Amino acid sequence: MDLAAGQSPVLELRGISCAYEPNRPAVEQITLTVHQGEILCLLGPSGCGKTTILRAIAGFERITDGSISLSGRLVSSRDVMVPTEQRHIGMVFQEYALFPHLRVEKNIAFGLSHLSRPQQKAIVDDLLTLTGLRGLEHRYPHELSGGQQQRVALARALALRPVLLLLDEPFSNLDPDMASRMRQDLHALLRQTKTTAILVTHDHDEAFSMADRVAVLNRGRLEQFDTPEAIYHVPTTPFVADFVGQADFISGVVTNDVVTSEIGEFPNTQHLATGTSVVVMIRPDDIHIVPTKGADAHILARQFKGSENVYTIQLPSGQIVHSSESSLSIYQVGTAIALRVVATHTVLFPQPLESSGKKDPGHGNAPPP
Ligand SMILES: Nc1ncnc2c1ncn2[C@@H]1O[C@H](COP(=O)(O)OP(=O)(O)OP(=O)(O)O)[C@@H](O)[C@H]1O
Repeated sequence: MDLAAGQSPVLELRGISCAYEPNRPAVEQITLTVHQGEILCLLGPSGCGKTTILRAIAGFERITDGSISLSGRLVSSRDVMVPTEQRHIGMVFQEYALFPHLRVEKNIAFGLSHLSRPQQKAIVDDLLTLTGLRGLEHRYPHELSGGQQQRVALARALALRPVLLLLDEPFSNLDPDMASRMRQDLHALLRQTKTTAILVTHDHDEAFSMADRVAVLNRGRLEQFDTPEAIYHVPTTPFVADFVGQADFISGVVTNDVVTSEIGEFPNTQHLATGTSVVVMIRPDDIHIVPTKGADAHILARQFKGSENVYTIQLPSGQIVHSSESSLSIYQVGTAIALRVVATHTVLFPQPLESSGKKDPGHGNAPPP
């Protein structure tokens, strides 16, 4: 679905920077747009600047450079700072920040005092149904589960019909099952209400399942801004490749317009000159194993993950790669194997690989320098 076609953006960030201390920017030169009805995820490791960007959009944080426009109106620049209450933004945080002394229906109606009682009731009724809270309207927050409290926080934010809804790690206080259900429900609710939303998360699965587009951040900078599929299959930096899923990096060299590596040949997608040293990024789902007597590669370990087995494989050079097989494909550690590489996209990076600031040092597998 091309949500952007023919529409001006609801939100436009142009080269924004923010600093909490002089000359130490927390985020730098961020440019991105969000269109009507679109769900954007800001994804990145702790401290990369996700919350700072959200706070700048909400008008809690000044920007030191660039501009922020909402529905075509300039709301932040070095000289302009439109107050939060004039931005018509809804917010849902990790802590649901409900009013403990107010029942569910009053919490939802909290910002609606400018409307008549019947108008308030109509909106609250609608939202109770939409968020699945019907029957709980007379309870106090402490009489609700975490998931139900989060729904009240959502309903309260949506009651004001914000032009943009900001969600800061909204599922982080929920257990995994509840978080997964809430993700699906939230996605359906945002679509149903045609709400434009920005969701902050450090969980790539969450970003992929929720977002139309994902902005991957690293150390205050935007590394890639694209669809979830492009971010996963065609990452533009080693950091993104490694942060959004398991990735192995295999040395190769361009010869006769193909990249030759220890696990086979790949297209020279970047048209690099013969002799250029590169690194090929491979995902476990690109590699399949075929037990083969006398083969040089062998299985070092198997990790059962329920729906798949992830095998750690050692190549003759000592390089480690990973292969994802079905949950029923079980091979013993030590089995000699041949590799079948079926990469739908070839992703090449310059050699040597730049430092990727990995989230987990044991996670990927960079080649030796
Ligand atoms: N009030 C503050 N004063 C000084 N530095 C701050 C302040 N808030 C955040 N920072 C710094 O700004 C940078 C970005 O922080 P931010 O909270 O935006 O990151 P984040 O990606 O949201 O992290 P997390 O996922 O841990 O919430 C970090 O280096 C952080 O230490």
